[in-house]
Amino acid sequence: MDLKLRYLSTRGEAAQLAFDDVLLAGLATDGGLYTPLAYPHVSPKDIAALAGQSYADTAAQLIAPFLTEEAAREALREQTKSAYATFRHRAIAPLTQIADNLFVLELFHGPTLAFKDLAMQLLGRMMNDVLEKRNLRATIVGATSGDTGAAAIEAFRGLPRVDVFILYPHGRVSDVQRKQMTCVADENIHTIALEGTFDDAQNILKRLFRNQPFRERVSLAGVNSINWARVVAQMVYYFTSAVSVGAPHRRVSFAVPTGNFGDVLAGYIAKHMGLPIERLIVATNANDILARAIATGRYEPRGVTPTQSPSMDIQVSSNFERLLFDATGRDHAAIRAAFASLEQSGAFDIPAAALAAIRAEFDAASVGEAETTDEIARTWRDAGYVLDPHTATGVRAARARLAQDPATPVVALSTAHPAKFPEAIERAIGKRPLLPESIAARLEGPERFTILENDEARIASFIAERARAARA
Ligand SMILES: Cc1ncc(COP(=O)(O)O)c(C=O)c1O
Ligand SMILES: N[C@@H](CCOP(=O)(O)O)C(=O)O
Repeated sequence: MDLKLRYLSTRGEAAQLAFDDVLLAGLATDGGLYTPLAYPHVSPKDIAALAGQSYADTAAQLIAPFLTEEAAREALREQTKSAYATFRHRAIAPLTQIADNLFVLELFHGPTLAFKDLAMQLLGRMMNDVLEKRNLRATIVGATSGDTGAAAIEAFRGLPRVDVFILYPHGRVSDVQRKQMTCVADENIHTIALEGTFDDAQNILKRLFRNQPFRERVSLAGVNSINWARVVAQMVYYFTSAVSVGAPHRRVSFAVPTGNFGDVLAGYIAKHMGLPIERLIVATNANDILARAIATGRYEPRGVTPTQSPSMDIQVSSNFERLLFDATGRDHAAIRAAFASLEQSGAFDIPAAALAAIRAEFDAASVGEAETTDEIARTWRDAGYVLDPHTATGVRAARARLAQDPATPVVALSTAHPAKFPEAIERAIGKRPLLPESIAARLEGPERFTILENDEARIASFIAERARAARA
């Protein structure tokens, strides 16, 4: 076996693992997030050579250096080919220009109409192949504010080696998002409407990972962006879109609608692999913890406010831990101290040098409800283009960046199809966008879900019972 890149936990108290083990592990046993020992480098010549390649080939080429075992690298080209064959657009992630130097990167042409498909379709294939190779089963538990859950269900439904339990905040996702998760007949899919917020769901998920007996009993695995494979697969579209607007010969900025910080972290990884990114712009909605943290240096969650961009109604942004790890010079003790403080006193202060390092690469903006509606209306009026409300926060932040630096192109990530949020669109432009027919037809069956209270023990026993029954 040819062992290459390995992974360490941000908290430094868990074993270092190979990629395939990270794929199945989810959260590290010390509560930290796995991250590679180093980021592979891509030269300007190799970046230039990506022009004209298919998305699947580009993904295989860029992801391969992150894999540890030669056999996994060999399987990758087939996995990317099959994953991206499920998309409705030949380009997979096409770019549309909506103003001078302002581009929208459409990441919603996959089977569930959100950017999550770009990573989840591949992750599903990679995970299934490892489970088959090792003759194992897994219980996947995921927390969702609307889109990860649908993408995970689509990627794993019907697979005999996995049971999937998705926790979503009851009453806090759009009707389309809910039906994508609940109108599913496959018996290996279990959808739980949690009486709480996304943060409550993610908190329970992380506690389940830290419950070693439970973790072992059900063979717990995770497909949220705590799983490194999610982040690395999301890195690919930063390269494809930057090349389309002139990289490596031209620098590019990205505006990213942000909640759990996985997507913008993928941009940061692309930059550290060698992609010439000028600025990474974090766009939040009214749930502005990231904008506040970057402006003030204090990371302090507040209560979640429901907005028209519900997938970003998040206050505890999981992947910020990976950024902080790098920004502190990979100081495990600093990370442990920060997250102990968050648990005990509900906040932490970002060390000054780390804050300076973050500010050197990231801008952040919080975009309120009225501005979001105004941006959807403006882009429709000026460019005849319909933005979903999450994307609108990114486009608004991108316009602010262009006002300061009109010469550097900005790519705004379009993270969801507007038809997932028809009420918000109708409010802004007076008409409802239509779902693609093949998707609308799948939302008509009976809904299957269980409402559970926000209680870790109750959720754990529900999952353990159902997982046991599935294995009997
Ligand atoms: C449509 C949409 N936009 C933006 C985000 C935020 O992405 P991230 O959590 O990776 O920051 C999400 C949720 O992840 C989402 O579903
Ligand atoms: N917005 C997400 C929240 C979970 O994010 P993830 O990237 O960590 O899976 C969602 O739609 O569920």
